Amino acid sequence: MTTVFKSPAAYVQGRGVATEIADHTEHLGDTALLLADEVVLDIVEETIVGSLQEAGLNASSLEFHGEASQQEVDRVGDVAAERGAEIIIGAGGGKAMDTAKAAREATGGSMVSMPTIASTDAPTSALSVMYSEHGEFEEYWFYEQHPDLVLVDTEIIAAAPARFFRSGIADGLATWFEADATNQSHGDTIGGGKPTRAGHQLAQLCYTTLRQHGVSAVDAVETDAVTESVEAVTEANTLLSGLGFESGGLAAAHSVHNGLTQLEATHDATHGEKVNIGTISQLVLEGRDDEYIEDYVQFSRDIELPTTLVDVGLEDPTRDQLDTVAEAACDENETIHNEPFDVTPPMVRDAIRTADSIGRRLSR
Ligand SMILES: NC(=O)c1ccc[n+]([C@@H]2O[C@H](COP(=O)([O-])OP(=O)(O)OC[C@H]3O[C@@H](n4cnc5c(N)ncnc54)[C@H](O)[C@@H]3O)[C@@H](O)[C@H]2O)c1
Ligand SMILES: [Zn+2]
Repeated sequence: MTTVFKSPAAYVQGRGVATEIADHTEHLGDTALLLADEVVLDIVEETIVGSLQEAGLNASSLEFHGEASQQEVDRVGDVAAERGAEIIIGAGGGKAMDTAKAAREATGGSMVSMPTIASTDAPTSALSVMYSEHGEFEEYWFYEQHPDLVLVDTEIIAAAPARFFRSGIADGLATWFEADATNQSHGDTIGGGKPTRAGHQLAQLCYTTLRQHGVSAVDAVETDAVTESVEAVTEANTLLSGLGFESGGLAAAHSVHNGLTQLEATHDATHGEKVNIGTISQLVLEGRDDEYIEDYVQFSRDIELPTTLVDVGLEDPTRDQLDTVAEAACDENETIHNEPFDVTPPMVRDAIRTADSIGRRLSR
């Protein structure tokens, strides 16, 4: 049995570290391309391009169009090649970083993840989640290389809308349940092997960190404050969750998320918000006891994460719609088959319906 643990080469986090980018990228190349959407360029362009130019690098930026799609990857790859970029910096949310990773795969060179929201665990992984131009999940693209650097400025993270921070907590909480299911089933991890003890333990540390610091960290971010709890949760959402899912394994929660993306009504909910419905569904699917599930749902409510289908845009889903979600969640390539028992679409549909019902009862 081969176990595999993989990670980015460097992780740097702290208040104001964006200004130090050149110190951490000097060895990676001389020409850098910053990829970020309009909102994020407004926040980081001056600091990042300015700091790199000051350090003698040739740096420029390119506006990201918002979707991690084949078309966008081709466009960014072409521009990176034209400009001779040796370093591609993806800044913003998961989609910008996933696109930057895919473009680097095409052009070679180095890749830097610079999350400006702690909304997902995308910054650390060696994969991209790919979508159609219309935002439906299509497939995972896997790479040999990880990001060379993950740079997280907690001042920027805390100043961003708290909704993203909450969403990242949901993505991080799921990591533990999914890594533990994969560990029990001796399933394959995303990294391509069996789970290491490191992957499993980091996933657990992610969960305990979020349960211990999540509520006050959200309180802090609501007022744009950086506290030790914000540092702890940012690290959990980004590094611990990233290493935990990639080297610990994914299971039902993310498959339910992927299934939910099939319904357009869910597209306004964030990745993490849909994942939270996936986590509660996974707990139901696994037959956890009432007290355990209710404790999780209550914690979700404490930090204002979705616990019902209405919360992720599904007002009154039909049985057919939920069957579509469940069928997609049970696709043969889905990680739901890392659960330590056989999973079928009717089981998943009924777990989602029950998760919703529990959420509705506890919100009365
Ligand atoms: N590759 C992986 O390992 C992995 C892991 C988890 C999630 N994902 C993917 O990541 C994507 C979800 O990422 P997301 O939730 O970050 O959404 P996203 O990438 O769509 O970004 C959300 C929005 O946040 C805005 N934004 C970014 N920084 C901001 C700031 N500081 N202030 C204000 N607004 C800011 C952006 O303009 C963008 O509109 C999904 O495609 C998901 O599948 C990938
Ligand atoms: Zn995720």
